[in-house]
Amino acid sequence: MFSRVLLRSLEKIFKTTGCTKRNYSPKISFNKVTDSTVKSLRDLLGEKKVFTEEAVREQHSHDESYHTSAMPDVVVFPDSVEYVSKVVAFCNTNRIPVVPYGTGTGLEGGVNAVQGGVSINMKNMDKVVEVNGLDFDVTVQPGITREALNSYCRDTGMWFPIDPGADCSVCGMCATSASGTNAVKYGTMRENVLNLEVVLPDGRIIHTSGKGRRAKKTSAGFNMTNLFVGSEGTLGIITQATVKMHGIPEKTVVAYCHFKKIEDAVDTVIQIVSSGIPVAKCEFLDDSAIKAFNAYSDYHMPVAHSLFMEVHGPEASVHHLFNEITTLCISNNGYGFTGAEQAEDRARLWKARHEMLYAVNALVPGSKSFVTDVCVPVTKLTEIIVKTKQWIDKANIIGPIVGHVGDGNFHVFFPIKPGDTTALNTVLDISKQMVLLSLALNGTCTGEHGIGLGKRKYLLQEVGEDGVSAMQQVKQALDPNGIMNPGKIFY
Ligand SMILES: Cc1cc2c(cc1C)N(C[C@H](O)[C@H](O)[C@H](O)COP(=O)(O)OP(=O)(O)OC[C@H]1O[C@@H](n3cnc4c(N)ncnc43)[C@H](O)[C@@H]1O)c1[nH]c(=O)[nH]c(=O)c1N2
Ligand SMILES: CCCCCCC(=O)C(=O)O
Ligand SMILES: [Mn+2]
Repeated sequence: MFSRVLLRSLEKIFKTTGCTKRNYSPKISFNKVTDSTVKSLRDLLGEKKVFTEEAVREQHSHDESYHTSAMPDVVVFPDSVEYVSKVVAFCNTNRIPVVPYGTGTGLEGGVNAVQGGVSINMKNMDKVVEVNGLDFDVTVQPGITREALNSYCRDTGMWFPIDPGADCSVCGMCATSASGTNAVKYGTMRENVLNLEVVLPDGRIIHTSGKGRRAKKTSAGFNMTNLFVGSEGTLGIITQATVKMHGIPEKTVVAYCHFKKIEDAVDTVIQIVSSGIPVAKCEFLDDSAIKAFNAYSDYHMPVAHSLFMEVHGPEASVHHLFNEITTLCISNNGYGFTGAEQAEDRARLWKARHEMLYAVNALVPGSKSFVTDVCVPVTKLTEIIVKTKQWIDKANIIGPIVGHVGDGNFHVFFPIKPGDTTALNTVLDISKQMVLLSLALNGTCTGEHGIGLGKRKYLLQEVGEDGVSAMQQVKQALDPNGIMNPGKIFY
């Protein structure tokens, strides 16, 4: 049923655009990178910022996902926006693909240079440009990582809470609209970016909210900032970001609790969120995830579906929230409710949560995990998680379920041995079922990892034919030569 609707929509698009079935974007042909291209880049940037060595290209050919690597022809390391602008303008004139590279921790093949070209690594632009403590905002260069930003700001009493686990670049996070564990209270990158400096494909440098502006709200024209948040390097290169900061909470308490029935655990989340309890983190780990977690991180939790939660705020309110959460967990048959206030205990728990990937991979030595990412309205969460668990059990494969359930967002980690195509096909099938169910429940095919390469096939179904063609018109207007990260988001 779904696939027939999808096919009909695709056929319509092919008819109106004259594109092929495999590629519903007009086919763009790029020029090859030659010795003379490399020489020109060296003339622009200097000898030491341009690399063609295989080891460097290989490192820039993939992210942390399962997608097949694809090497750029050359990798450059600019150290100023002017250099970025010169390189991009040069590539535009010469019809050469440009692939922005942050720290390569993405999970949908965003940095893989599927058409070759120039990979632009932002790591040499990693400074804090401005700190406005009283306004709770900072302006940073693209390559600074979120942990480096937090270390820099520690003494200001502010922190940047968006936490995807990996220590990725702040502008890579803008580009993927990253989120993670704290989004349920602090929002995702979409809610936390005030202004971006962007190098457009023709080399122009724009400030999406106007140069230097950092007002908390604006009604001045289109929201260009959020056009670039989540654009995955397909519209331009983000060379500076002004982001919101938050006060370091006076008090932080974590709690975890276990459930025999998966429905009880997820229903508790729905009740916590719908009763307006402002949890800062609300993570679900199913029994299989807890098994991996215990083995890898030396915890001894009951092997049961579990919630890990955190509350932030002034002392009195934190204790009040903690009591409310305890009551809800217990009323849904939760057991083993445990709280922790000490910074070391909290850090140990969240470190172990963030290491789930490695914990799951350790279950199947030599494996690499395929990770899914869907997000539904919170009230639909029980239905989709229960169904997902049934699909995993029926397929008789290992697939721990882990999620930022306070937002309705969850993942399955499937450890797969290289070359095990049977397992990969089973996993691809479950992943597809999850996406289709998520869409049917008015959710999305990706809550936080982006479209990249792996979710392109679902975009049409998610936003519709006119939605995709409007996105493509924006792309065409800003990047008429299609040089920016070709092959991502759209086919
Ligand atoms: C162990 C682990 C755990 C997680 C995650 C990864 C890993 C390895 N992630 C995914 C990842 O950390 C996230 O997508 C980051 O935002 C990627 O940032 P990088 O700097 O690594 O971008 P990376 O270099 O991987 O690039 C990602 C995309 O952004 C583009 N890009 C990068 N820098 C750009 C710039 N300056 N301008 C324009 N485009 C640019 C690239 O072209 C690419 O398309 C995640 N994510 C999440 O949201 N929630 C989570 O819970 C997790 N958890
Ligand atoms: C390479 C797989 C990394 C998995 C991280 C998934 C994730 O988003 C999480 O919350 O954990
Ligand atoms: Mn996640």
